[in-house]
Amino acid sequence: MRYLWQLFVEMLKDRRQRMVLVTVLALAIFCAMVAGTALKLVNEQNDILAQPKLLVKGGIWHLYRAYYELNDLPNTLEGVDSGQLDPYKLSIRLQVVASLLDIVHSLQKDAFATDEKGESQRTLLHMMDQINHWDQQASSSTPLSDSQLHQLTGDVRQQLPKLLHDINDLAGTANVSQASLIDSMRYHYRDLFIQLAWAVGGLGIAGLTLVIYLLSYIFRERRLSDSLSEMNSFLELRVEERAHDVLEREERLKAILETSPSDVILIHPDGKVHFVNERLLQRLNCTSYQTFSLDHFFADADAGRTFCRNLSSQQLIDEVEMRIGIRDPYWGVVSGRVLYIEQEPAYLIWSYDISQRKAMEQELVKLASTDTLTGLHNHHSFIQQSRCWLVNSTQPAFCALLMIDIDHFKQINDNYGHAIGDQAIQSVAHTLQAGLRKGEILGRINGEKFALLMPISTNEDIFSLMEALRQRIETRPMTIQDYTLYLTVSVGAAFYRPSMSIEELLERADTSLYQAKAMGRNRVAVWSD
Ligand SMILES: Nc1nc2c(ncn2[C@@H]2O[C@H](COP(=O)(O)OP(=O)(O)OP(=O)(O)O)[C@@H](O)[C@H]2O)c(=O)[nH]1
Repeated sequence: MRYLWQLFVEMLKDRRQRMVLVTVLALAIFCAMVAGTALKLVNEQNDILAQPKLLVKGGIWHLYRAYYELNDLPNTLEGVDSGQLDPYKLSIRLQVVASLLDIVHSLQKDAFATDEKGESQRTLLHMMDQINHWDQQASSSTPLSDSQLHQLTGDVRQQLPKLLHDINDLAGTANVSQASLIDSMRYHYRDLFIQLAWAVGGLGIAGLTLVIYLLSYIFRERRLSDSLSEMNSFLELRVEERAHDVLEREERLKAILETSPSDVILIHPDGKVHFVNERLLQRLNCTSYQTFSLDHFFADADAGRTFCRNLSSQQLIDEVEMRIGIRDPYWGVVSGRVLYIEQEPAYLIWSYDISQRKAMEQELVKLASTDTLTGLHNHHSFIQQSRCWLVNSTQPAFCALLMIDIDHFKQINDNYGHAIGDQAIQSVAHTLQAGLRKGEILGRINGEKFALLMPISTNEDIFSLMEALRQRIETRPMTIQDYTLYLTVSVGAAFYRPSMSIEELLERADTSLYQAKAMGRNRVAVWSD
């Protein structure tokens, strides 16, 4: 019952179902009304057919009454004959019969419907004439004589059996007519009832069809709704699983990114940050990725802007060495790709720290360019540095290259040993280095020979400068271990001339040095063109 009520309430919610329901209800009400009306009609007609009214209507009752009146007439005739009854009593009885027959006459269409020839009617009229004639005689205003009276009663007595026989016949005919009428009415009502039954049955079938349709529609809809909700829950489960998978993958990816040696940034060109790994945030002193910007990342803002511009135009940049971070910048290798997130471009930038590698590189460069004994530029580095100075100098014409060689150094080695000799070289290098002026480049070319690139101004005298250098060595005896060494140097120099190579300059200075050596050592010589 509760289920049916729920079904009913659900049906009311749907417009289409509501309309079908209303139609079914209207049909049911209409069927009930038609069936009710038909039953009422049948009942009424049954009542009518069962009532004696029909007998009255058909004249049968009047004919039988007339028959009984006529049948009782002999007693009245005897009373009149014997003088016990007034002829007036006979007249009344005859009038009763006449009035009954008159009624039958008025009903003749119904009473004698089966008498197509009209014989019954003629018989009835004849009887009525006869009886009216007798009545007129019996009720005559002038009293009848005894003979007239006896003639009248004798005439009535004589005709009476025929009258009774005729009335009986008429009653039979009326009965047949009535039965036939009732039969035809019954047939009519039966036909009507059958038609009504067909109509009600048709309506019932239509209603039933609608109910079946409605129920099948509801059940189909329910089935659909059930399978839809089943599908929905299946999809929800799938979505949940996928979401879980995505989350897991995201977490995994995040873990990989966090543990990867590379730092990763995913950022929109307008600055909206999608992702920055924790280590980079900590390294750049950012509290969260929301406060992060590329200005925190690139130590050199201009270099950062150039990087982004190139990334936008080229879509990818591979391994560019850049300084990273503002507060404590470090060297990193930075790469970038342009990705598209929701159809919007985003920069994927990753970098790794190469501070150690850079330091090692610098160390290697330093080692490769430094003379290990003295810490000065070695031959190669001196050449490079000097060439660079000559190229970049605004006034390259005003410089000279000096070659400085320790005199008789072989004797130091021979007399004090190679180790003391090394220290002597270090000591000379230190003295030369201590006297360096701004912009001068000093290197150890080989053995006990040094080279000095010396920028000079126009009012300076190269000889004086060379002499001062020579004297600095000569006047500073060196104490090495227990020995005091008195060293001297010979110095050769050459001036730089435009378009001259550094090798050429070195060669000229070297030639000058050999001149100084040849002149007796502990002296200076300058190349003259
Ligand atoms: N201790 C030491 N000796 C070196 C080094 N390089 C070269 N020598 C020595 O320096 C000496 C150079 O000798 P020479 O070329 O004859 O020149 P010198 O004895 O200085 O004579 P002059 O230059 O002509 O005055 C050699 O005995 C080399 O073995 C070095 O790095 N350490």
